[in-house]
Amino acid sequence: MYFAVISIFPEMFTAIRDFGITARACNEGKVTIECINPRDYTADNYRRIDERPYGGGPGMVMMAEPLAKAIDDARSRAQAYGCRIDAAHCPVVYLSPQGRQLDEGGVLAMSKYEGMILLCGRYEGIDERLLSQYVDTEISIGDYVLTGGELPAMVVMDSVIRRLPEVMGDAQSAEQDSFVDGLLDCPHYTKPHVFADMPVPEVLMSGHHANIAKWRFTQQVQRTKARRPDLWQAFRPSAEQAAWLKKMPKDNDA
Ligand SMILES: Nc1nonc1C(=O)NC1CCNCC1
Repeated sequence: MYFAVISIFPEMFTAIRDFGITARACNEGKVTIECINPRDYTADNYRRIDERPYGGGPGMVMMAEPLAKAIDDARSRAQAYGCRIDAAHCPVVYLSPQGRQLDEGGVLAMSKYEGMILLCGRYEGIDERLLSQYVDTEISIGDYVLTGGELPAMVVMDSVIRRLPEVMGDAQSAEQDSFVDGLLDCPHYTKPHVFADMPVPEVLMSGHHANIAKWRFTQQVQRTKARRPDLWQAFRPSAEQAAWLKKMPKDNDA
């Protein structure tokens, strides 16, 4: 999968290109992340990419022209990578609080793209004419305001790369799809067997995989009901999960 990020701070993206699962995916050629700096598409000596807002007011606004040229170049690069350059296969995505809130369903949908061009804003924002002409969709990582779109872009790339079948591996992604989507995660334990006088739950030491799966699902249900009743209301169990839910004590019923 191809990612182009348009940002005046390309150095920030070492955080996902150089560490962990995302770095391994890049090194194995499963993912490509290219950083494109709009300053490279300016004509003046100051490499200017922002100006005062028309109509007055605080702060600066990112100008349309350098971003338009950067997006055009990103599209050429995506095409050279093999992407079909349209909204259905390689959308231009603007990270902004005005966008659709990122969730697991959206991450799964984005993992089907051939590529994505991620536009990272700074300052007060980007000239509206660039957004209306070039942006296919806006995504928000939450209802709060950051200093830049780079961290949201990395959140999107990290979550999408993690969902790519060739990255997660079939077993893990199968587990991810059948038991985790829509519920909070279960507790996890590792060595030592006893920590602070607290032993690992016996069922996890039993080697009985069916009982372990049922225990983990029960934990997910309890946590989701307690912490995220909104997710619990939206949860649609599989046939197997519905059968397990029927056998759970009353306080665990749907
Ligand atoms: N929340 C957000 N989800 O995506 N982007 C977000 C964000 O706060 N962007 C900043 C908004 C102000 N200008 C600089 C970028």
